[in-house]
Parts: sequence; C-alpha cells; structure tokens
Amino acid sequence: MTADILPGPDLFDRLVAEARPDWAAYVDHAFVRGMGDGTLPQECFRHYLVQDYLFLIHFARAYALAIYKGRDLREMRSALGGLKAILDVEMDLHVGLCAGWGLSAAELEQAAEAKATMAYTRYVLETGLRGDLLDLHVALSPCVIGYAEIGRRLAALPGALDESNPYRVWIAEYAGDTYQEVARAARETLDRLAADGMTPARFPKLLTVFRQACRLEADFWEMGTTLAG
Ligand SMILES: Cc1ncc(CO)c(N)n1
Repeated sequence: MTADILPGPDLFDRLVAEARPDWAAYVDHAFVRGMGDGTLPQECFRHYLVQDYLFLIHFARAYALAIYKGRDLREMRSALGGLKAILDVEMDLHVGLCAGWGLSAAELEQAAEAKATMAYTRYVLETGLRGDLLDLHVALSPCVIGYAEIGRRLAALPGALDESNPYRVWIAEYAGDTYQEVARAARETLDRLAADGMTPARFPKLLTVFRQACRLEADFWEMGTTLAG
C-alpha cells in the first residue's frame, strides 16, 4: 500500500493519511473535546499540565539533539528556533497557569514523572539517538503539528474562547500565530529533509515512528483523564 509512495513534498500529510485512526484518536481525544466545551474536570487539566511541563523539559533536550544532529548551520538554527519556542514561550504558559493555582516553577520541576511522560519523551529521544535527523523530526512532528491542529480546531468551536471556558488561555496559546508558525516551520523541515534523498523504502519505517508517537500522545491525554502516575 505504501510502496508506491514517492519522496517529495507534504511528507506530513502522507504520514497522517496512512495513520488516520491513530491521528484521530490523538487530536480528537475526549480530553481535547473537554477543553473545547469547558467540561474537562480541572483536576485532570492540572495533572496534565504539570506532566506537560516535565514533558517539555525532555522535549527541549530532543531539540538540542536536533541541533547536534544538524548537518549545517541552517539546520542547527532551525532546531534552535524549536528549542527557544519551548524554553522561552511555551513553558511560560505552564508557569503562568500553575502560578494561578499556587504552584511555583520550582515545584513543577520537582514533580514526580508519570509513566506516560517517561514513555513518550524517552521514545522520541531514543528514536533520534538511534536514527538520523529525519527520524527525529518525524518523532517530534505529532507534538508540534498536532497541538497546532488541536488549537485551531478548538478555537473554531463556538464559545471555546469565551470568558466562561476555563481552558481558553490554553486554546488561545496553541491557536495563536506564534505556535501556528512553529508548526508551519516543522512541516517545512520535514519536507526539506524528505526532499534530500529520502527513498520510497524509508516511508514505512517513518510511518512506524509517526504512528507510535501518535499513540503515545493519545496515552498522554489518557494519563491526564485518569490521573495516572
Ligand atoms: C504531550 C505534548 N505534546 C505536544 C505538545 C506541544 O508542544 C505538548 N506541549 N505536550
């Protein structure tokens, strides 16, 4: 089924097309819908957000690995942009929201890591350590491009950004121009790497990584929903 897929543009779209059920289970998870209509219990969101802070620490390490694996300055600078977006922008959202609940950044950093957090972050890092830059960026792509899609979808729902929705700040962050631009750059990086000598035989291997990352994203929402440690 995938053997005739040739390298070229829109690698991300082709991955999503082949991984539809896993992608849908991730971007349309009950946790996501609960943020959209404001019905998600706050306890679940808090558990998720603390774990997501720990997730982002390791995610920043994965971008640092992408800098290390960059083959020229352009690739290194592009990965540095991703690293800065996490450390300087995205984590501020978590720190700001948690401060509202009386949780400091230092306390966040000390929180015990849930197994779903470990599984996902270490899978991405391991994939990048074992493989090349394309493997690493495919493993990273459901996170960045997926959250941009989730943010956009939720922001389009009637009332999602109203004062009455406790999750409007989260939605606005990921639907906002800054994050959408990070996701656009991630797509471009995938296309550039794929155009650089990716063989058709590579696609099924990348699809395996992509599907695994989508499943781990869905597990992450599930961890928030069930308050799993
Ligand atoms: C689990 C997870 N996936 C993706 C993102 C987007 O960066 C995030 N903050 N957390």
